[in-house]
Amino acid sequence: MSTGRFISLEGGEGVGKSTQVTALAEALRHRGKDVLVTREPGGSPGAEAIRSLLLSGAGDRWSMRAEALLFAAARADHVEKTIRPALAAGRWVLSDRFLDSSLAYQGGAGGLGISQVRALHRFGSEDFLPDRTLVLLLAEGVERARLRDRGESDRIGGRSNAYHLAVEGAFRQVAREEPGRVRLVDAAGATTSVTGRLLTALGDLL
Ligand SMILES: Nc1ncnc2c1ncn2[C@@H]1O[C@H](COP(=O)(O)OP(=O)(O)OP(=O)(O)O)[C@@H](O)[C@H]1O
Ligand SMILES: Cc1cn([C@H]2C[C@H](O)[C@@H](COP(=O)(O)O)O2)c(=O)[nH]c1=O
Repeated sequence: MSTGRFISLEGGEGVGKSTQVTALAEALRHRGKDVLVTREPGGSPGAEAIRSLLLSGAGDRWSMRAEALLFAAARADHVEKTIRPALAAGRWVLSDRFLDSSLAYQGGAGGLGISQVRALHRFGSEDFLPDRTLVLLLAEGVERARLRDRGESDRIGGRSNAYHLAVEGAFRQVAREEPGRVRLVDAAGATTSVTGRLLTALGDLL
C-alpha cells in the first residue's frame, strides 16, 4: 500500500483555499493518489456540529479562550475519526484549514499566544501535524475584492481589518519557525497557476 500524506491548506479569508483544495485534489488524483478532501472546523459529524457553534451567532458569543477550546475539541474529533483512519488506509488527506488557523486566529491575532494554542493541540490531538502546510498569501486589496465578489462572511470572518492583518502576520511567523513543514505560496493570478505553485511546494512528497 502506498504511503498516505496529510496536507493542509491555510491562509486568510478569501485567498482561494477552497478553490485550491478542489483543484489540488484533482491534480493529485491524476497522479494516481487516492485523495480525501476535508475541512476545519468540521470534517467529522461531531466537529461539524461544533462548526455551527463557532461560526454563527453574535461576535461575543464565545470568549477567545472558549473559542480556542472549541476549535481544539473539533480538531481532536476530526483527527481521530477522519484523518488518522484515512492515512492508515494509505490515502492522501487534504484539509481546508487545520491547526495553523488556530495558531494564527486565536493564538496570534486573538492574543492567546501561539505557544498556548500549541499546548491545547498537544493535549487534544497529541500534537498530530500535517506532512506539509501550504499557506496561501494575497495582497490585502485582492483578498478583499474576492470576498466582496463572493458576498458572505461568518462570525470570525467579519472581524476587523487589523485582526485579519494580525492573522496574516501570525501565519508568516509560524512559517519562519517551521520552514520544513510550512511553505508560503503566492495566491495571485489564475487558478491553474496557483495550483502549479502548490504542486511545486509538494514536490519532495510526490
Ligand atoms: N485564482 C483566483 N482568481 C480569482 N478569483 C479567485 C481565485 N481563486 C478563488 N477565487 C474566488 O475568490 C473567492 C474566494 O475563494 P475561496 O472560497 O476558494 O477562498 P477561501 O480562502 O476558501 O475563503 P474562506 O477563507 O472564506 O473559506 C471565490 O469567489 C472564488 O471563486
Ligand atoms: C480552523 C479554524 C478556523 N478559524 C476561522 C477562520 C474562518 O474565519 C472560519 C472558517 O471559515 P471557512 O470559510 O470555512 O474558512 O473559522 C479559526 O478562527 N480558527 C481555526 O482553528
